[in-house]
Amino acid sequence: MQHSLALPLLDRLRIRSPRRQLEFPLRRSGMSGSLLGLMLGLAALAALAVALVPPASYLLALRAHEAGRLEARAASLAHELGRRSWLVEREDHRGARGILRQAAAPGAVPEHVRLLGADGAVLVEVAPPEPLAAPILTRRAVVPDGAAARGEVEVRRSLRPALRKAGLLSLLCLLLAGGVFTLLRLLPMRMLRRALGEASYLATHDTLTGLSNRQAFQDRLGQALLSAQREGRSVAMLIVDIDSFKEVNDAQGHAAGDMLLREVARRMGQGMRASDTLARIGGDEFAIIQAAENQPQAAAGLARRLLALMEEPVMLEGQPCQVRLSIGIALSRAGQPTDPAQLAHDADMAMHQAKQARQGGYHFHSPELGRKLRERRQLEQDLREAQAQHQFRLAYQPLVYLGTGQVSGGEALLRWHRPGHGDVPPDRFIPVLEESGLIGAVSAWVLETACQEAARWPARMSVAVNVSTAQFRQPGLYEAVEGALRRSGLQPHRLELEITESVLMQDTPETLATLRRLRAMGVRIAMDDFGTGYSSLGYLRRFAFDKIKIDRSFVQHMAQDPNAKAVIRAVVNISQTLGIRALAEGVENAEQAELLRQEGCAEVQGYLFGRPMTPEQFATLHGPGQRAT
Ligand SMILES: Nc1nc2c(ncn2[C@@H]2O[C@@H]3COP(=O)(O)O[C@H]4[C@@H](O)[C@H](n5cnc6c(=O)[nH]c(N)nc65)O[C@@H]4COP(=O)(O)O[C@H]3[C@H]2O)c(=O)[nH]1
Repeated sequence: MQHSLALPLLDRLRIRSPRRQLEFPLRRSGMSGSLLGLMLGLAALAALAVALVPPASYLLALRAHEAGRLEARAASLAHELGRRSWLVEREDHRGARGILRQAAAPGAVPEHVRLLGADGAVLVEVAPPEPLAAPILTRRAVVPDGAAARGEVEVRRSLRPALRKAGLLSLLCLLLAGGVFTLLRLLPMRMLRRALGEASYLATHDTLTGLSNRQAFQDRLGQALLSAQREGRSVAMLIVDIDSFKEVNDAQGHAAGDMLLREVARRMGQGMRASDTLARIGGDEFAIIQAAENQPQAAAGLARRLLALMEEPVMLEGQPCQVRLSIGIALSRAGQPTDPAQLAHDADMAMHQAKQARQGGYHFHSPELGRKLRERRQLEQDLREAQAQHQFRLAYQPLVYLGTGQVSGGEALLRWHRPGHGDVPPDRFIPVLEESGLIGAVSAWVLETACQEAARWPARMSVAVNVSTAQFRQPGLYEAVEGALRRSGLQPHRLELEITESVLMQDTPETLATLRRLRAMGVRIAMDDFGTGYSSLGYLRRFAFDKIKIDRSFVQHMAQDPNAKAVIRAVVNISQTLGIRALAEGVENAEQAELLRQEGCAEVQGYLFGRPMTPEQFATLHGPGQRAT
């Protein structure tokens, strides 16, 4: 996946300062600490309740029960004595004692019973053989004698047996409380620990590949840089981007894309040493920290290992997919403080440089590279202004019938005069337009302008317009062509779209569908730079082209190189067999023109017949029968 340099890795990989690196674990442990404290408190409270509430309520209930029974007992004795009031009156203590003794049932709970006179003096006392053990419950009842009170009966009993039972219950409850506490503490602890473990895994890992994620990578990079600084070593940071991952994702779907990422991650893991850190930091971007001794050789070695590990194609749903990596490497200065954000930025710039080579590989960041990338950013900025300020122009180069010398049409070629720099070749700025996303707007302008211009040319002449891969990736190409034709009134067969092999290399159903719709509209499709790709011939089978443009490299060498001449002959033959027109590009001299004529090539283009020129100059070639010189 390509990223704009205007949005460097710095923004995607927000490197935090060492202080912030410490915050996360602290915050995490702080969070779990307070949660654990709360769980502990709740478990203790529940256990306390289980330990105390049942024995205390039992004790209270038992005491109330005992008090009721004692009251009833005192009242019954007082009633009996009242009924026989003469016993008290005659101070017949023996008789009263008999009543009190008789009342005490044998084998019943030991109790201490006293008859008190009206003055409170003890008249009769029946005490158990052993003194009652504390705590003692006492209840009194008045001995009735009509309206007057003759005295009181006092009954006392020990609460010790009830306490003993409550104690036993307490013991049981304590045991139970222990169980409750353990359960409440351990169970949530275990769940919490598991949840925290999972959360911490998710916070530090990429779930698709199982590698460290950006967050964890940031932390480790900061730590690695600090320890390398202490030890006087250098750290290498590598950023690895999978070329054409987007194409796989678009063409074969996300499941295939995921499979590719997992396989690339697995293979990369094989190239790592235990001390290296590999992380996935973005869609198709991986980053590595290598803390080896012998830099930069170690980093270069690692990059080469990674490239070698990708040589074997990855099988995606039965289809082999050749993976190419672009690797950027930046090194920290040994023993010196390094800003992690700067290192990441440098590695990112180097990765983009590797990507520009367009064949996979690795690239070290260097001050020279930094300068080049700054220049490139400036170029992109200037291109934005160029677009806003209408600085682009079109030049037209004549396409000529070799037999008659008549101009068959013109190829529209984009021109930009960069203020302060002069004319910039399209080969230099078109890739920047493509990478910055400006290509859509600029090529829409090219189409519009070329169609408007060609509509003023004689009806036998057509206009050729280049369409790049990036234009096919953006939606709306068909609509742009259709709109340009409608507004200009140019007939569709007079518009020829030149595409290169790279467009068909994408080979997505959408690309072919767009090409077919354009052709169905009547627009002609030409294959540009034929013969320079790997499988130009193969593409002739996939799509019915109207024209083949033989690359100028063959024309340039045909006079000296029999092979180049043989290729031209073969292509002309094939085109004649398939009923496709063939045009030879880059004809610069009469000898080349003559050789091409002998080979039967019908149409040519090149400096011999006319350089790219202004629309006004091109108009001078229009006259009927007008021949290019
Ligand atoms: N040495 C030599 N060169 C010759 C001769 N005859 C023509 N040329 C050059 O060959 C290029 C032909 O265009 P191309 O192959 O489509 O290659 C084009 C095309 O791929 C791209 N390009 C130009 N305009 C556009 C555009 O509007 N859109 C897109 N997408 N690409 C464009 O830029 C490339 C370069 O364009 P130019 O620099 O204008 O270069 C032009 C032209 O000036 C010759 O006899 N000798």
